[in-house]
Amino acid sequence: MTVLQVNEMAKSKFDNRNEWLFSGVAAEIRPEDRIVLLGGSGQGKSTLLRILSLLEPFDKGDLHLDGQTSAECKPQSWRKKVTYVAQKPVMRSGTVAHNLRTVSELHNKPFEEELARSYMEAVGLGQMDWDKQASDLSGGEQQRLALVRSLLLHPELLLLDEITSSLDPASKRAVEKLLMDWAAGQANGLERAYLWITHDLDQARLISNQVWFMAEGRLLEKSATEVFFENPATEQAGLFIRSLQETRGEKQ
Ligand SMILES: Nc1ncnc2c1ncn2[C@@H]1O[C@H](COP(=O)(O)OP(=O)(O)OP(=O)(O)O)[C@@H](O)[C@H]1O
Repeated sequence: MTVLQVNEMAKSKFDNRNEWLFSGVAAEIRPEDRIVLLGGSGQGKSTLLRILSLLEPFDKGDLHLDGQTSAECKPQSWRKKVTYVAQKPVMRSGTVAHNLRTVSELHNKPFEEELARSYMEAVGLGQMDWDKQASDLSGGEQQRLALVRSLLLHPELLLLDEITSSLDPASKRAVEKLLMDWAAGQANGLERAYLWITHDLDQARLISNQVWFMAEGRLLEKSATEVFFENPATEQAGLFIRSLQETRGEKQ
Protein backbone atom coordinates (compact mmCIF):
# COMPACT_ATOMS: atom_id res chain seq x y z
CA MET A 1 0.00 0.00 0.00
CA THR A 2 1.69 3.20 -1.16
CA VAL A 3 1.33 6.20 1.13
CA LEU A 4 3.02 9.51 0.43
CA GLN A 5 3.51 11.78 3.41
CA VAL A 6 4.51 15.43 3.29
CA ASN A 7 5.68 17.01 6.55
CA GLU A 8 6.05 20.76 7.08
CA MET A 9 7.44 21.23 3.62
CA ALA A 10 8.67 24.62 2.41
CA LYS A 11 10.16 25.90 -0.83
CA SER A 12 11.97 29.23 -0.92
CA LYS A 13 11.52 31.70 -3.77
CA PHE A 14 14.35 31.64 -6.27
CA ASP A 15 14.51 35.43 -6.47
CA ASN A 16 14.47 35.83 -2.67
CA ARG A 17 15.78 32.92 -0.59
CA ASN A 18 14.40 34.53 2.57
CA GLU A 19 10.82 34.27 1.37
CA TRP A 20 8.76 31.12 0.93
CA LEU A 21 6.94 30.27 -2.27
CA PHE A 22 5.00 28.01 0.09
CA SER A 23 5.61 26.68 3.58
CA GLY A 24 4.10 24.43 6.25
CA VAL A 25 2.67 22.01 3.70
CA ALA A 26 1.56 18.90 5.55
CA ALA A 27 -0.52 16.28 3.80
CA GLU A 28 -0.89 12.62 3.03
CA ILE A 29 -1.91 10.76 -0.10
CA ARG A 30 -3.34 7.30 0.49
CA PRO A 31 -4.51 4.52 -1.83
CA GLU A 32 -7.78 5.31 -3.62
CA ASP A 33 -7.41 9.06 -3.02
CA ARG A 34 -8.58 11.12 -5.98
CA ILE A 35 -7.41 14.60 -5.08
CA VAL A 36 -7.60 17.83 -7.05
CA LEU A 37 -5.15 20.60 -6.27
CA LEU A 38 -6.74 24.01 -6.77
CA GLY A 39 -5.41 27.53 -6.35
CA GLY A 40 -4.65 30.73 -8.21
CA SER A 41 -1.86 31.05 -10.73
CA GLY A 42 1.67 31.15 -9.38
CA GLN A 43 0.86 29.59 -5.98
CA GLY A 44 3.42 26.85 -6.59
CA LYS A 45 1.07 23.96 -7.42
CA SER A 46 3.24 22.64 -10.27
CA THR A 47 6.35 23.14 -8.16
CA LEU A 48 4.79 21.07 -5.37
CA LEU A 49 3.96 18.25 -7.80
CA ARG A 50 7.49 18.26 -9.20
CA ILE A 51 8.88 18.11 -5.65
CA LEU A 52 6.62 15.16 -4.82
CA SER A 53 8.09 13.23 -7.76
CA LEU A 54 11.64 14.26 -6.77
CA LEU A 55 12.16 16.34 -9.91
CA GLU A 56 12.93 19.39 -7.76
CA PRO A 57 14.49 19.82 -4.31
CA PHE A 58 12.70 21.37 -1.33
CA ASP A 59 14.16 23.60 1.36
CA LYS A 60 12.49 22.45 4.55
CA GLY A 61 10.46 19.52 5.86
CA ASP A 62 10.45 15.94 4.69
CA LEU A 63 8.82 13.54 2.34
CA HIS A 64 8.12 9.84 2.98
CA LEU A 65 7.00 7.13 0.61
CA ASP A 66 5.86 3.95 2.36
CA GLY A 67 7.87 4.98 5.40
CA GLN A 68 11.13 5.66 3.49
CA THR A 69 12.40 9.24 3.28
CA SER A 70 13.12 10.80 -0.11
CA ALA A 71 16.83 10.83 0.81
CA GLU A 72 16.81 7.05 1.41
CA CYS A 73 15.10 6.17 -1.87
CA LYS A 74 16.64 6.28 -5.35
CA PRO A 75 14.77 8.86 -7.47
CA GLN A 76 14.27 6.29 -10.24
CA SER A 77 12.57 3.80 -7.88
CA TRP A 78 10.52 6.61 -6.36
CA ARG A 79 9.33 7.75 -9.79
CA LYS A 80 8.30 4.23 -10.75
CA LYS A 81 5.67 4.49 -8.04
CA VAL A 82 5.04 8.25 -8.15
CA THR A 83 4.87 9.53 -11.72
CA TYR A 84 4.54 13.16 -12.79
CA VAL A 85 2.71 14.02 -16.02
CA ALA A 86 3.54 17.54 -17.20
CA GLN A 87 1.19 20.08 -18.74
CA LYS A 88 3.63 20.61 -21.61
CA PRO A 89 5.00 17.14 -22.27
CA VAL A 90 8.51 16.60 -23.55
CA MET A 91 8.42 14.29 -26.55
CA ARG A 92 11.41 12.06 -27.22
CA SER A 93 12.79 12.39 -30.73
CA GLY A 94 11.44 9.87 -33.23
CA THR A 95 8.09 8.27 -33.81
CA VAL A 96 5.01 7.73 -31.66
CA ALA A 97 5.99 4.03 -31.41
CA HIS A 98 9.47 5.00 -30.22
CA ASN A 99 7.95 7.28 -27.58
CA LEU A 100 5.72 4.49 -26.34
CA ARG A 101 8.45 1.82 -26.32
CA THR A 102 11.18 3.90 -24.73
CA VAL A 103 9.52 4.00 -21.34
CA SER A 104 9.50 0.22 -21.07
CA GLU A 105 13.08 0.01 -22.39
CA LEU A 106 14.27 2.52 -19.80
CA HIS A 107 12.81 0.33 -17.07
CA ASN A 108 14.06 -2.95 -18.57
CA LYS A 109 10.54 -4.20 -19.09
CA PRO A 110 8.96 -5.80 -22.15
CA PHE A 111 6.85 -3.36 -24.16
CA GLU A 112 3.14 -4.12 -23.55
CA GLU A 113 1.81 -3.33 -27.00
CA GLU A 114 -1.74 -4.51 -26.36
CA LEU A 115 -2.01 -2.39 -23.24
CA ALA A 116 -0.52 0.60 -25.08
CA ARG A 117 -3.11 0.17 -27.86
CA SER A 118 -5.97 -0.01 -25.36
CA TYR A 119 -4.79 3.15 -23.56
CA MET A 120 -4.34 4.95 -26.92
CA GLU A 121 -7.89 3.92 -27.87
CA ALA A 122 -9.26 5.06 -24.50
CA VAL A 123 -7.78 8.57 -24.88
CA GLY A 124 -9.14 8.90 -28.43
CA LEU A 125 -5.87 8.14 -30.25
CA GLY A 126 -6.88 4.69 -31.46
CA GLN A 127 -6.53 5.69 -35.12
CA MET A 128 -3.12 7.32 -34.74
CA ASP A 129 -0.32 6.24 -37.09
CA TRP A 130 2.49 5.05 -34.79
CA ASP A 131 5.08 5.83 -37.50
CA LYS A 132 4.28 9.53 -37.26
CA GLN A 133 6.97 11.80 -35.78
CA ALA A 134 5.97 12.67 -32.20
CA SER A 135 7.15 16.26 -32.74
CA ASP A 136 4.51 16.65 -35.49
CA LEU A 137 1.62 15.89 -33.12
CA SER A 138 -0.66 18.64 -31.87
CA GLY A 139 -0.36 19.85 -28.25
CA GLY A 140 -3.44 17.86 -27.26
CA GLU A 141 -2.16 14.70 -28.95
CA GLN A 142 1.21 15.08 -27.23
CA GLN A 143 -0.53 15.51 -23.86
CA ARG A 144 -2.43 12.25 -24.34
CA LEU A 145 0.60 10.36 -25.66
CA ALA A 146 2.59 11.49 -22.61
CA LEU A 147 -0.21 10.24 -20.34
CA VAL A 148 -0.22 6.83 -22.05
CA ARG A 149 3.60 6.65 -21.72
CA SER A 150 3.26 7.27 -17.98
CA LEU A 151 0.45 4.74 -17.53
CA LEU A 152 2.64 2.08 -19.15
CA LEU A 153 5.00 2.45 -16.18
CA HIS A 154 2.28 1.02 -13.90
CA PRO A 155 2.60 3.81 -11.31
CA GLU A 156 0.71 3.66 -8.03
CA LEU A 157 0.36 7.43 -7.69
CA LEU A 158 -0.07 9.81 -10.64
CA LEU A 159 0.70 13.51 -10.30
CA LEU A 160 -1.23 15.18 -13.11
CA ASP A 161 -0.45 18.77 -14.06
CA GLU A 162 -3.32 20.32 -16.05
CA ILE A 163 -3.12 17.39 -18.44
CA THR A 164 -6.35 18.22 -20.28
CA SER A 165 -5.61 21.92 -20.84
CA SER A 166 -5.17 21.52 -24.64
CA LEU A 167 -8.00 19.05 -25.20
CA ASP A 168 -11.38 19.43 -26.87
CA PRO A 169 -14.38 18.52 -24.64
CA ALA A 170 -14.76 14.97 -26.01
CA SER A 171 -11.07 14.12 -25.54
CA LYS A 172 -11.17 15.70 -22.10
CA ARG A 173 -14.10 13.48 -21.06
CA ALA A 174 -12.26 10.42 -22.46
CA VAL A 175 -9.15 11.19 -20.38
CA GLU A 176 -11.24 11.85 -17.26
CA LYS A 177 -13.04 8.52 -17.67
CA LEU A 178 -9.82 6.61 -18.29
CA LEU A 179 -8.18 8.04 -15.19
CA MET A 180 -11.19 7.51 -12.94
CA ASP A 181 -11.36 3.87 -14.13
CA TRP A 182 -7.58 3.62 -13.66
CA ALA A 183 -7.84 4.92 -10.09
CA ALA A 184 -10.53 2.35 -9.31
CA GLY A 185 -8.19 -0.46 -10.46
CA GLN A 186 -4.92 -1.76 -9.04
CA ALA A 187 -1.21 -1.69 -9.92
CA ASN A 188 0.68 -4.88 -9.00
CA GLY A 189 -2.15 -5.76 -6.60
CA LEU A 190 -1.98 -2.33 -4.94
CA GLU A 191 -4.60 0.40 -4.97
CA ARG A 192 -3.89 3.56 -6.93
CA ALA A 193 -4.32 7.28 -6.34
CA TYR A 194 -3.90 10.58 -8.14
CA LEU A 195 -3.26 14.22 -7.34
CA TRP A 196 -4.51 16.35 -10.23
CA ILE A 197 -4.06 20.10 -10.82
CA THR A 198 -6.91 21.70 -12.71
CA HIS A 199 -8.46 25.14 -13.16
CA ASP A 200 -11.72 23.61 -14.39
CA LEU A 201 -14.38 23.54 -11.65
CA ASP A 202 -16.66 21.04 -13.41
CA GLN A 203 -13.71 18.74 -13.90
CA ALA A 204 -12.63 19.17 -10.28
CA ARG A 205 -16.06 18.14 -8.98
CA LEU A 206 -16.24 15.16 -11.33
CA ILE A 207 -12.81 13.61 -10.86
CA SER A 208 -12.11 14.10 -7.17
CA ASN A 209 -13.14 12.87 -3.75
CA GLN A 210 -10.89 15.43 -2.02
CA VAL A 211 -9.75 18.98 -2.70
CA TRP A 212 -6.48 20.58 -1.66
CA PHE A 213 -6.55 24.36 -1.95
CA MET A 214 -3.37 26.46 -2.08
CA ALA A 215 -3.40 30.18 -1.30
CA GLU A 216 -1.17 32.71 0.44
CA GLY A 217 1.78 30.33 0.33
CA ARG A 218 -0.01 27.60 2.34
CA LEU A 219 -2.04 24.50 1.76
CA LEU A 220 -5.03 26.30 3.19
CA GLU A 221 -7.70 23.60 2.92
CA LYS A 222 -7.92 19.85 2.57
CA SER A 223 -11.54 18.79 2.41
CA ALA A 224 -13.92 16.31 0.91
CA THR A 225 -14.93 17.62 -2.53
CA GLU A 226 -18.58 18.22 -1.62
CA VAL A 227 -17.66 20.05 1.56
CA PHE A 228 -15.14 22.23 -0.25
CA PHE A 229 -17.60 23.37 -2.90
CA GLU A 230 -20.73 23.62 -0.72
CA ASN A 231 -19.17 24.94 2.44
CA PRO A 232 -15.54 26.10 2.04
CA ALA A 233 -13.82 26.63 5.39
CA THR A 234 -11.92 29.79 4.43
CA GLU A 235 -12.93 33.11 2.91
CA GLN A 236 -10.12 32.71 0.36
CA ALA A 237 -11.58 29.45 -0.94
CA GLY A 238 -15.06 30.99 -1.17
CA LEU A 239 -13.68 33.90 -3.19
CA PHE A 240 -11.67 31.56 -5.41
CA ILE A 241 -14.71 29.40 -6.20
CA ARG A 242 -16.88 32.47 -6.92
CA SER A 243 -14.25 34.01 -9.22
CA LEU A 244 -13.97 30.80 -11.25
CA GLN A 245 -17.78 30.51 -11.43
CA GLU A 246 -18.03 34.11 -12.68
CA THR A 247 -15.36 33.50 -15.34
CA ARG A 248 -17.24 30.39 -16.42
CA GLY A 249 -20.51 32.36 -16.56
CA GLU A 250 -18.87 35.03 -18.73
CA LYS A 251 -17.57 32.39 -21.15
CA GLN A 252 -21.00 30.73 -21.56
N1 LIG B 1 11.79 28.34 -6.03
C1 LIG B 1 10.81 28.47 -6.92
N2 LIG B 1 10.41 27.41 -7.65
C2 LIG B 1 9.42 27.54 -8.55
N3 LIG B 1 8.77 28.69 -8.82
C3 LIG B 1 9.13 29.77 -8.14
C4 LIG B 1 10.15 29.71 -7.16
N4 LIG B 1 10.29 30.93 -6.64
C5 LIG B 1 9.41 31.72 -7.26
N5 LIG B 1 8.71 31.04 -8.17
C6 LIG B 1 7.63 31.61 -9.00
O1 LIG B 1 6.42 31.13 -8.44
C7 LIG B 1 5.53 30.68 -9.46
C8 LIG B 1 5.34 29.20 -9.25
O2 LIG B 1 4.88 28.58 -10.42
P1 LIG B 1 4.05 27.24 -10.45
O3 LIG B 1 3.93 26.88 -11.89
O4 LIG B 1 4.62 26.24 -9.52
O5 LIG B 1 2.65 27.74 -9.88
P2 LIG B 1 1.19 27.20 -10.21
O6 LIG B 1 0.41 27.41 -8.96
O7 LIG B 1 1.27 25.82 -10.73
O8 LIG B 1 0.72 28.20 -11.33
P3 LIG B 1 -0.27 27.98 -12.62
O9 LIG B 1 -1.62 27.66 -12.03
O10 LIG B 1 -0.22 29.30 -13.30
O11 LIG B 1 0.32 26.85 -13.43
C9 LIG B 1 6.18 31.08 -10.78
O12 LIG B 1 5.71 32.38 -11.10
C10 LIG B 1 7.66 31.13 -10.45
O13 LIG B 1 8.34 32.07 -11.25
